[in-house]
Order: sequence, then C-alpha cells, then structure tokens
Amino acid sequence: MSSLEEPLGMDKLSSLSTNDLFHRFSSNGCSTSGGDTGMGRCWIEGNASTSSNNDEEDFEYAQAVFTWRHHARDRPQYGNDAAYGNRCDSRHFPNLQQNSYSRDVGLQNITNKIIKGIPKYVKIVEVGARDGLQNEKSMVPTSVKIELIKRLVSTGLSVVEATSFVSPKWVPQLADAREVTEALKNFDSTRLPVLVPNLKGFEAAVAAGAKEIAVFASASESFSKSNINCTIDESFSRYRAVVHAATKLNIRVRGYVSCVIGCPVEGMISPSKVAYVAKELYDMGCCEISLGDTIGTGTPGTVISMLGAVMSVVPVEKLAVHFHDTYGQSLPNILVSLQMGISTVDSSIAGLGGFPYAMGASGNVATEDVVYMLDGLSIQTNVDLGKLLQTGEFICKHLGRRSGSKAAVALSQLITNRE
Ligand SMILES: CC(C)(COP(=O)([O-])OP(=O)([O-])OC[C@H]1O[C@@H](n2cnc3c(N)ncnc32)[C@H](O)[C@@H]1OP(=O)([O-])[O-])[C@@H](O)C(=O)NCCC(=O)NCCSC(=O)C[C@@](C)(O)CC(=O)[O-]
Repeated sequence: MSSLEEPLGMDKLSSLSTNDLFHRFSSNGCSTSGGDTGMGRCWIEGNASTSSNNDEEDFEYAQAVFTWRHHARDRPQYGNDAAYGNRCDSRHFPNLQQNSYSRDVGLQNITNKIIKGIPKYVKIVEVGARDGLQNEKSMVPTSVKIELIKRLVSTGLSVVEATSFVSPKWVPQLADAREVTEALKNFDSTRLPVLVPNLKGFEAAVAAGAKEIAVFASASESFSKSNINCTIDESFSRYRAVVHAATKLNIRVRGYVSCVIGCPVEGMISPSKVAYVAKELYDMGCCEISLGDTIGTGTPGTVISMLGAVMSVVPVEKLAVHFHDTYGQSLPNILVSLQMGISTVDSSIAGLGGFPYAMGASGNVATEDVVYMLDGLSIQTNVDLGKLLQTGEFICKHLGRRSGSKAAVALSQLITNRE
C-alpha cells in the first residue's frame, strides 16, 4: 500500500512535520513499496530515466516540486481580516518557509524542465455566477449574486462573468440579469462580461451598463438547436450582427464553443468541426475563443487532438479552455492545455455549474482547485486562494450544498487540524 493509500488519520495530521507532509505529497510518497510504477516524478515527461534511489535527493526534489505554500508574487492586498486568507497563508506553515529563497530559485527551473513550455501566468475567467448559478435548482436572490461577484472580485480575479441576458423562459435563474449588471456597472478594476444570445440580449446588456459580452455557439448541431434554438450557421448570422454592434461601441466580445469533445446527443465531436466553429467566431471579431467541454467527457488525449486542430486556425494566445468535471478529468485536461500553450482557463467557484440540457454533466472545474494546482506549479494567477475558499463557502451556504472543490475540502481539513 502506498503512503497515499493509507488513511491519513486527521487526528495525526497536526503532529506531522513539514518533512512528513512533503514526503506524503511528493512523488516518492506516491510510489508503491514495490518501486516506481511510472506515477513518480517523470509522469508528465513520460521518461523515467531520472529516477533516483537517493532518498536525500528525492526529498530535495519533492521540496522543490511539491511546495505547499503561496509563492511570493505581486498580489493585490485586501486587508488582513479574511479568516481563510490568513489561515492558508504560509505563515501558518512556518517550516515551509525554510530555504524558501533557494526553493523559489530552483522551483521554476525544475518545473520548466518537467513540464515544458507551461506559461508563467494564467488568466482565470471565473464563470460561477453565470455558468454555475444558471443551473442551480434554487433561485439565488439578486443581492446574494451581487455579493458573490463582489467577493470574487476581491480575490484578485481579473475576469468574473456576471450573468446572461438570455430568455428568462429558458433560464429563469438569471432573470435578474439587468439588476445584477446595473448594480456592478461602476466596477472598473475587474472585467465583468455577460452572455448574450442575440441582438435583443446585447441591447439589454448595454442598457444595463455591461462593458463586455460573450456569445455562445456550439460544435454540435443538435446541441445548438436545443440550447439556442437555431442551427450553427444561423447562430453565426446572429452573432455577426452582435459583434458588429459591439465593435461600434468598442465592446469586447468573447466567443464560446460548446461540446468541443462530446455532445449528449451526437456523441463524439470531430476536432475539425470544433476548429471550423472556433475560426468562424474568431474571424467575425471575437477576441477570445473559449473551448467548452460541456459534458466533461474530454481526456488529455482527446483534448490534445482538439486543441491541435483549433490551434491550426486560431492563434493559441486567443484561446481559453472551459472544462466541466463530470468524470474528474478537468485538472489533467487543464495541465495538457497549459503544456500546449493555453494560458486562459475558465473555472467556477466551488465547482458550481453543469448544464441544464446535458444529462450527466456536472459542475465546472472549481476555481479553488485550479488555483491550488497552478500555485503548486509556481504559475502565477494573482488570485488569493484563501479568499476563494471563503467565497466558495459563502455561496455554498446560500445554496445549502457542499462545495465541489476538492482542494477546499482538503485544505480546510488540514488547516482545521493544524490549529
Ligand atoms: C436564444 C433564445 C433567446 C432563443 O429563444 P427562442 O424561443 O427561439 O426565441 P424567440 O426569438 O422566438 O423569442 C422567444 C421569446 O424570448 C424572448 N427573447 C428572445 N431573446 C431574448 C433575450 N436575449 N433576452 C430575453 N428575452 C429574449 C422573446 O422576446 C420572446 O418573448 P415572448 O414574445 O415569448 O414573450 C433562447 O433559446 C435562449 O435564451 N437560450 C439561452 C439558453 C442558455 O442560456 N443556455 C446556457 C448557456 S451556457 C452554454 O451555452 C455553454 C457554455 C457557454 O457555458 C460553455 C460550456 O459549458 O460548454
């Protein structure tokens, strides 16, 4: 049994030393007693030739790669009263700060060696208030939505999708789009885009004070019809009119492509179809194309094929990935996307979301989990994980449900037991 398979024993956690923690969460800690089975240090590079039998060397490696702390970064300060914000701070793991300088210097090099070409900074597009709440059974009061968005902004997120100007008959959960947008129209520090399906939605969004919008097409014909009641080509005509109107007002337009891997009706979607839709949106003037694995059936292999096709027609710096975590593949899918040069990732606070028309789909990948993973790779996000955890707790309390974030659960248990 590997050390990770052994029950952690929360009662023992507070007595674990930093070395124990590093060891437990290191590649060495993952290996089975029978030796390295390939899940160790080289799993991403796919080359086990650097395996070492030297415990000391392995420990240093683990310290460098699996640091458990926030790395020094230019992050906005928001006061010091956030309980989680402070509890997650490296001050609460003082031993982890030993040799922090040498770890900082070494970390990026080692990470770069193992995970080639990953970006140094990742922009996170938070979609919980829109993609998350649009699928909640309970209606969230407008004041709670506004508070949620303000809290998300305070975490340092630079883009927080706020709501959708769609038909309230189709998505009653977001029927208060006007009120939400009006309440936030003076927020200048953070971009707060809203979804629009047609000119009617665009006009309503602009009237409410929206400064940025997103249109949403699909790579699946069936999904397009069930989601926006038109064919893919008809959606292009609608969106051309929207982009044209937006451009005149200097309003930035993001374009979504849904079902980039699979469709609940049609099954697998071919990468060339995704590339076709992405290129159409890009050519009509969308300045960023978000590729949505709407039902979460993607795996690293299928994501690589899909991205390869799209990247041959749209510049990689204009692409974002949007994974739903239905089958637990989101984080590996994000990792391969980063390796392919993507540096914009969509995610949803507490993993809220899912899709009303897609059976079996579950929440988006949780923003907490994305930040936690990126932090461990020393990739900057400028997002405060502690504040994110608090924000996830805030909205889950209102929804009367548990967070879908695995990092939130793991960290809160570890921190509680440490105190
Ligand atoms: C596109 C429509 C409106 C067509 O809906 P329709 O019924 O075909 O449209 P219509 O033009 O016949 O209009 C019907 C009624 O809706 C009204 N209407 C028409 N447009 C609007 C509007 N903008 N705002 C408010 N009301 C609107 C219109 O005025 C009329 O009202 P009535 O006369 O019956 O009282 C409808 O199908 C719709 O709203 N669909 C949106 C569905 C939706 O929001 N789905 C979730 C989006 S998330 C997504 O796509 C995936 C993504 C982006 O998250 C990425 C991923 O996860 O992969």
